Amino acid sequence: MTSHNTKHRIAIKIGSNVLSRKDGSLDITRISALVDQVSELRKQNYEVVLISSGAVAAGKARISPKGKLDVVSSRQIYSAVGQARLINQYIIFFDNHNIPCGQVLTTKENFSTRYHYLNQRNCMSVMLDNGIIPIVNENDTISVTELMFTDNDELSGLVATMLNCERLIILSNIDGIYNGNPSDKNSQVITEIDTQKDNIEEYIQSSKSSAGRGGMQTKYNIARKIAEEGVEVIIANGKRENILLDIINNPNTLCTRFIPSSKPTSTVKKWIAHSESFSKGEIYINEGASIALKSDEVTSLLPIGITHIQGVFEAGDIVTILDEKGNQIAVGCTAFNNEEVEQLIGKSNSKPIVHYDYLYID
Ligand SMILES: Nc1ncnc2c1ncn2[C@@H]1O[C@H](COP(=O)(O)OP(=O)(O)O)[C@@H](O)[C@H]1O
Ligand SMILES: N[C@@H](CCC(=O)OP(=O)(O)O)C(=O)O
Repeated sequence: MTSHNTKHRIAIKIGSNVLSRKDGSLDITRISALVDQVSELRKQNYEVVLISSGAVAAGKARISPKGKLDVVSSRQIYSAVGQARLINQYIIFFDNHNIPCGQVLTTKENFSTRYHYLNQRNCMSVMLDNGIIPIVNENDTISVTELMFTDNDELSGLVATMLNCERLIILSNIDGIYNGNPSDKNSQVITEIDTQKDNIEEYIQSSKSSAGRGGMQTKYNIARKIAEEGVEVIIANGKRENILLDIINNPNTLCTRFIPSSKPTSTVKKWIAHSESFSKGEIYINEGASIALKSDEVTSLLPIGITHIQGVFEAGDIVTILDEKGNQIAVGCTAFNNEEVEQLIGKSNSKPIVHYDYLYID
């Protein structure tokens, strides 16, 4: 049982398959049961942010478009119809517990600059501070292909680190990550993963559930990254009765748990860690600089270690840092624009191009 004095902030991501029945219809009973558990968690001093998929699935179950639609159009109309229906159910069930909840629809672009990121953080923090449960989903009606999140697992990781959650629970339709094909009776759930030691990549199958977008691969990638940023990640079966309360209160609950790193990561570094896709340029560095950045020492990127750069960027933009062979080793926020960096390449006694505080080593 958890202490009833300190507030514990947690993020819970609910996959499409948890919320839909076999015939594709919205599983109202499941939503109601999950809301009951969240309400109970609040009594146990948990602050909860929900990241809920299910808009497209809920829309598909409700409408049949006239004729054949392209992928983007169908996602748009299904999510427009489905998101409204989904949030409506959450409101009805949370109202029964007298808990206010609110809808946060977002896009990857809303995390692209530090300003946007802080704006998103403020929105969700102020909701939590006022006892309101944020129910977050990607805004599928306006997200276009190249600017989409891989899936809501990626979004949930971003939200969990951004809000300094101590735990991220990813609910899917499976008990955790299996050490083989989940349909093979010899496979078992891997109960604990230490990202410093264990690499379980070989067990991840490309298969995914009927309504899922990214499959287990994105869950694994995100869970690793988030655990390394100090957040405990749990992958569990959202279809199981009382799963949320069991995860919190019963250590023997079947699930996969990623052990969080004990090294603290600053909020700026967390933002940078998730901003790789917004990189405006590449900075190539020599072997010495590459060894220095990868070491355990606190090291900033100095111009003396830079061999060449690519791209047009401003001070404050995200840049990717690569070694001589072109392997990415870090992402950072540059202190100079590309023209200034060109002038500084190879010089000693200059200010860092990327300060350690703004550097995320892969
Ligand atoms: N090693 C594995 N262990 C468990 N599930 C796996 C594994 N490899 C692939 N999967 C697949 O990943 C699916 C869960 O991902 P996904 O379909 O995206 O779910 P969600 O909709 O909850 O995000 C499982 O139903 C399973 O088919
Ligand atoms: N934004 C989409 C969710 C897409 C997605 O990531 O789905 P899932 O893999 O089930 O978490 C929706 O609400 O339908």
